[in-house]
Amino acid sequence: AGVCPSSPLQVTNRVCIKPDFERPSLQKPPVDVTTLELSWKGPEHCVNNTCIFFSEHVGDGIALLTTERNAVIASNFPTVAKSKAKSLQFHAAEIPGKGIGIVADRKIRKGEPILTRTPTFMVQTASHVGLEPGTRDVLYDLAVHKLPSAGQELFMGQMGKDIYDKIETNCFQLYIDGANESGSHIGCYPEISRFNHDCRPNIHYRINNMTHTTVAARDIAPGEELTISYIELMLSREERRSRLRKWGFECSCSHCNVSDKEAAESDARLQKIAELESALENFNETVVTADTGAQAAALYEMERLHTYLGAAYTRAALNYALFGEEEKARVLARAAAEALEREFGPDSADARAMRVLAENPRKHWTWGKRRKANPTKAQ
Ligand SMILES: C[S@@+](CC[C@H](N)C(=O)[O-])C[C@H]1O[C@@H](n2cnc3c(N)ncnc32)[C@H](O)[C@@H]1O
Repeated sequence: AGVCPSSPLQVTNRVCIKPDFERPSLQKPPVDVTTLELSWKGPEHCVNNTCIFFSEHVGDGIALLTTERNAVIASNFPTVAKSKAKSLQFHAAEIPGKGIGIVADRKIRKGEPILTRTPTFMVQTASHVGLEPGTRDVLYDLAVHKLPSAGQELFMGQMGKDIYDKIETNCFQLYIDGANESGSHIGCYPEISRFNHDCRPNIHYRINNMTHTTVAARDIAPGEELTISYIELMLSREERRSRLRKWGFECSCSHCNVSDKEAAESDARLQKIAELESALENFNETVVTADTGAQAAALYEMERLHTYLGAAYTRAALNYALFGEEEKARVLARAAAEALEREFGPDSADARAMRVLAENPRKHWTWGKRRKANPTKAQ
């Protein structure tokens, strides 16, 4: 039980698609459209309400297996241009213990965009999970053959023994219709599929509408591997290993390969972060001082959890504001805004909120609230 289909151990109907944890839905409500965009074709080969829709003019070509309503929404999303190999700052290479991965050709600076891609293949989650396997595999084969040859080659080049397995091993959960469950899909981005997992990743990813964007979370040296995380990272080494085994592999990232002593120290730091954050949330908690949020943020930095710094700096900035520490609130709010922009993009509402705080902490709704509640901790 609980073992993903990609695992050699057991086949279940549990979907194991990145990420394996809840992310806030970033999707805007669906655009008000009623017809398939002109360059798209379909519906074809319908089974119940699930049909194939496709277009040669989106990215390297795109094939969808979904309902007509979802296809209409997806076909009207903004798309990105085809791959421009020359502008890439990395190459694919064999990584010991991980198969193929992505390696930087030059120094990549924190915040630099890496890739922006539309999916080559997308299937409604309900169909992926619910269709009878024989029917599903026939539809998958027909859908992939709707792709132009470059798209087919990219898709079939992904790791996995058949199309179903490739989807399970490589693809991402995304929502194209707000929080509506019928809008849940699995999107495959064959170039992104080469990003291996690391428990201390250096790349952020986000999916807006159906566009997948990767951004450097920190400076990356030439020759360094570019990595994302497939799982929640506030977990002990044992818990992380156990989750990744459900993906069918033993994690060989450098953070999992540290000595037992170092792993115990890292686990203890995560535990300490959890304690500090729980105290920050509780207004009756008297151990909290103005610096508690910043202490937690420093532990995130020590842990090299660069992809989590946006939220950590936000908590630290808000806590300084709550204690009426103007300059520190400003500095942390600026750091939070920059980190959140890297994570969620320049239009991020969270980043905007931090810029407002940085502008004038004294006018922020949090100003001095905790100092008043707990005056002895205000100094
Ligand atoms: C999305 S693919 C990544 C690209 C893949 N390495 C390839 O050759 O195409 C995911 C698979 O890569 C391997 N992998 C990714 N991260 C790994 C890690 N940290 N340790 C070991 N294997 C890893 C596993 O086999 C996993 O199922």
